[in-house]
Amino acid sequence: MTRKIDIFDTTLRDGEQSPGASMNTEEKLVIAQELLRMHVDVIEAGFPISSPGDFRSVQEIGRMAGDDAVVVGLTRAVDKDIDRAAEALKTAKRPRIHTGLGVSPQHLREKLRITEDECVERAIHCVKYAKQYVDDVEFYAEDAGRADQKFLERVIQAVVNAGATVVNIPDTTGYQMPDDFGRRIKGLADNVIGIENVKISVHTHNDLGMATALALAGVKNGARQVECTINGLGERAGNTALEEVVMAIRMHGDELDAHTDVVTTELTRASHLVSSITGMQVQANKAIVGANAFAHSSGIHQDGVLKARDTYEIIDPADVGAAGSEIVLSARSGHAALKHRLAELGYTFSDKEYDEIYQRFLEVADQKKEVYDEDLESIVQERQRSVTSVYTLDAIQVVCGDAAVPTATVTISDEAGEKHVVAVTGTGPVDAAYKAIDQVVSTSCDLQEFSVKSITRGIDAIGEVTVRISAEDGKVYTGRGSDTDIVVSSAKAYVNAINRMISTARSKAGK
Ligand SMILES: CC(=O)SCCNC(=O)CCNC(=O)[C@H](O)C(C)(C)COP(=O)(O)OP(=O)(O)OC[C@H]1O[C@@H](n2cnc3c(N)ncnc32)[C@H](O)[C@@H]1OP(=O)(O)O
Ligand SMILES: CC(C)C(=O)C(=O)O
Repeated sequence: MTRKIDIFDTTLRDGEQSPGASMNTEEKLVIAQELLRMHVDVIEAGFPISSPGDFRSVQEIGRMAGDDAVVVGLTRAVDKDIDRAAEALKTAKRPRIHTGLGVSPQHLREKLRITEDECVERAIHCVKYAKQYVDDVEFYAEDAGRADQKFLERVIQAVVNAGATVVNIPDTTGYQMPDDFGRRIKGLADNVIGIENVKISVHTHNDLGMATALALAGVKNGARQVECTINGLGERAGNTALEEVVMAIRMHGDELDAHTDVVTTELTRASHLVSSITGMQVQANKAIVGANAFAHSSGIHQDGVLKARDTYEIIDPADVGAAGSEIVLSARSGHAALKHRLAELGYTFSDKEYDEIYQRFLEVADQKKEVYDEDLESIVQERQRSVTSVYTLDAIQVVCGDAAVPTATVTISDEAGEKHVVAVTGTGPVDAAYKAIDQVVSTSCDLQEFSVKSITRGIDAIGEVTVRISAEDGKVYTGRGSDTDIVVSSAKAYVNAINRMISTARSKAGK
């Protein structure tokens, strides 16, 4: 059996230190619930002395976690901070006080303005002081990554002797190289007497983009706890991303002699939750949880993945709770991907027809970043017959606002060239527009989905609306419209979907 590595989540403490990511107690509780569902071992819930809100967060998460996780309050090596953390954790079933101070020359000289001897004295004092309140005391040696190794070993020996249960070795400034950091951890494991009875923890930052590599180097060299955050949130460039470290340990567990108890199928959900609560977007190419983590858009990769997923994917998307591998059609796609997508849409063709469709597809793809299903549908329909729009939206005018009854006036031409002008009220401008269009068209459908996204930047962005409607036979049709005015985009998308529905019905009926 490999070593169990405790996952110490600090999204609610260090993660929240990301500029712009602050959370209130209620939001922290929602995230804490997800962390419990994910079976993290330790939740750092906040810094109780920093504000009444953070005090309450630590208190309530401590209550909520029960026996399911250790709950931690952070402090400086200052008595009043420790008193406040102890107070916040009074009702927690598994409380831990996390206390400590800087140990690098920069922190001693510039920030704390104390000598090495004073630092050791304060380290011993803060651990002993916290031990009056709780058995489980974690000591952090802030900026250990830039500390003198001999001095670091002296401090850690002192706090182990003073009763610390966990010793946290942070690379606070993300300065280290993984091999050096690994040697640092090994040095402590080899030289500090009694450290085998204490857990070594690593807490690494991403200033050089190496936070996860540093954490894993720590694990390889004896650390039994990793401090990390969902989506890698944290001070400056962030902390080790929980999802990365958990999946790397899962993938290389034998080599690292390590495993975690994290329920990996919760990783994507946790990422989305944290992103939506903090407003911090996850970059599309973020490992494990980014929107592109399992997306393939170039022909050679698509062909490989379609033959066997593991040609280009080392993780099964289902293992991290992601929707699945995605084939994104673009001008770099080849025949295999196009054929696959058309088959998924229910189309099969002869090789010659595929070749012709592929040439048309490339023309369209060169004009667009991504070729969507509805573009494919339109390419195919173009071939099958000349698609004439049954209805054309000539104009739309709306009246709306909080002092007006939302009203839309639409002008629509039918295929005979007759113009229809209809004005209808609704609950909002889009509802009114759709009701007006419904009055003109000679068919009925249900609106299933409506979404709008900005496809360019700035206040003059083009808004692209996608709608999905279902016909009476249950078949679903997609329509798309774009304009700088999203009411106009909405009406265009709806008319586009209706035209597709009618055209398909006619072609089925052989008209
Ligand atoms: C690496 C990390 O992520 S550490 C965690 C960072 N988190 C936070 O800072 C939490 C939010 N902070 C706060 O709410 C406030 O800064 C408080 C309540 C902690 C302190 O507030 P203030 O008393 O107003 O102090 P202020 O923030 O101005 O300065 C920090 C003081 O703590 C000292 N200090 C910093 N770290 C430590 C430490 N670990 N142990 C002891 N003293 C420390 C500094 O030297 C400075 O002391 P000085 O005023 O004597 O120079
Ligand atoms: C408080 C400590 C653990 C910290 O956040 C750091 O050193 O980065």
